[in-house]
Amino acid sequence: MKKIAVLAGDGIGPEIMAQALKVLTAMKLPFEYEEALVGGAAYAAFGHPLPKEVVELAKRSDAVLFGAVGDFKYDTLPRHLRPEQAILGLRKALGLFVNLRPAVCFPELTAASSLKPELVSGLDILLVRELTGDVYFGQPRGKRISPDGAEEGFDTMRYAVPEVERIAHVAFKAAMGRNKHLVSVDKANVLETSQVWRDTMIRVSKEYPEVTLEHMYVDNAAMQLVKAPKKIDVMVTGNLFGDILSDEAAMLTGSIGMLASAALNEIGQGLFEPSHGSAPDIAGMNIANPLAQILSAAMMLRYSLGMEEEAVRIENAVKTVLAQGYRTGDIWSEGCKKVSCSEMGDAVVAAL
Ligand SMILES: NC(=O)C1=CN([C@@H]2O[C@H](COP(=O)(O)OP(=O)(O)OC[C@H]3O[C@@H](n4cnc5c(N)ncnc54)[C@H](O)[C@@H]3O)[C@@H](O)[C@H]2O)C=CC1
Ligand SMILES: CC(C)CC(=O)C(=O)O
Ligand SMILES: [Mg+2]
Repeated sequence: MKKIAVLAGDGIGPEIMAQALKVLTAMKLPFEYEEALVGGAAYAAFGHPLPKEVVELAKRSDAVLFGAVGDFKYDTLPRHLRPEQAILGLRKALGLFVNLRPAVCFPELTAASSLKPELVSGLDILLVRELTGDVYFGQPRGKRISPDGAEEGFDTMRYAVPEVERIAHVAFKAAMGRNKHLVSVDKANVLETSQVWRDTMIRVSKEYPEVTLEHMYVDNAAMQLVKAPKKIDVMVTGNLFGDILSDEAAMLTGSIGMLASAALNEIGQGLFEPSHGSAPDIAGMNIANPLAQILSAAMMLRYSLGMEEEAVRIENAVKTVLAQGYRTGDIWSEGCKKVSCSEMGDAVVAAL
């Protein structure tokens, strides 16, 4: 019996998680689910966004299915108590340095994309984001008084060569299994951290002579993603740039509510979550798109549990409901059937 830690979190987290669990339960998989509070919900109940019992639960589970955390009402808390520390803390505690964010535009959703259909039809980008380094984790950070007496905030952007090497190998291997073209995104024209990133990518590329390595500055990458996204196959980048570019890539697929993700460590343990946040603006309304959460459950079956066939079964069910015309509000277009979050979950179960 595999153990799955279920951490729904805040905002729309519990609504979309309920749909993913509905799908997994309908498949009668040999799983034991253990739910726990994280984020704002855990702070409200226990005074901490990531109680140590939750870290222990995540560590002893075969996989973690995560919803989303965050609520603007907690924005004034000291940083270490804010809901977002739950997801950052889990990534660090489990060593989840790989973040796979596939941006795939299903043919039925080309009309929902913010770009012209011909630019996105057939789009299939794999964004490989480094997840435990960079300015999100660099020390020192904090507030201080500058030499001229002004209060200032500061963070440290940093990457050590071994951190870049291990994500580079993941990206090159992914490129080997796809079109053998890897775009590495940095800001090496300005940042020393990015120069280390670029030099390391070039060195590692020698071990993958079949892969063409292309470097792109992040500002240009942001532009190319909306100018000619289909020219990109696998894109590798650091934590900060990957966070931003994956939200941009999400919109090419129709909605951020479509973008699943897998966060993996060296030993194949994983945390699976939609790429979006807790969407407080639509929380509690049963209108959120649960497909990114459901597709994250499929990634969990594939990457952490070795259940490729079952993963494909979920992905095919999602394709079926889209072909049947079911759409939540974020991906709705003329002529389609608008459904709620829970109705979308029901439709996926029916299509399994
Ligand atoms: N991994 C995580 O848990 C993440 C948490 N956050 C947190 O989430 C909170 C809200 O952040 P925002 O910047 O507003 O980002 P967000 O991703 O939560 O929402 C951005 C926009 O996308 C929409 N949206 C997001 N997911 C959707 C879905 N499944 N279906 C339909 N529409 C959807 C929202 O309604 C909103 O208009 C903040 O506290 C933030 O820190 C943000 C990103 C990741
Ligand atoms: C809330 C942040 C910690 C993370 C984020 O935006 C993301 O991973 O996409
Ligand atoms: Mg983000």
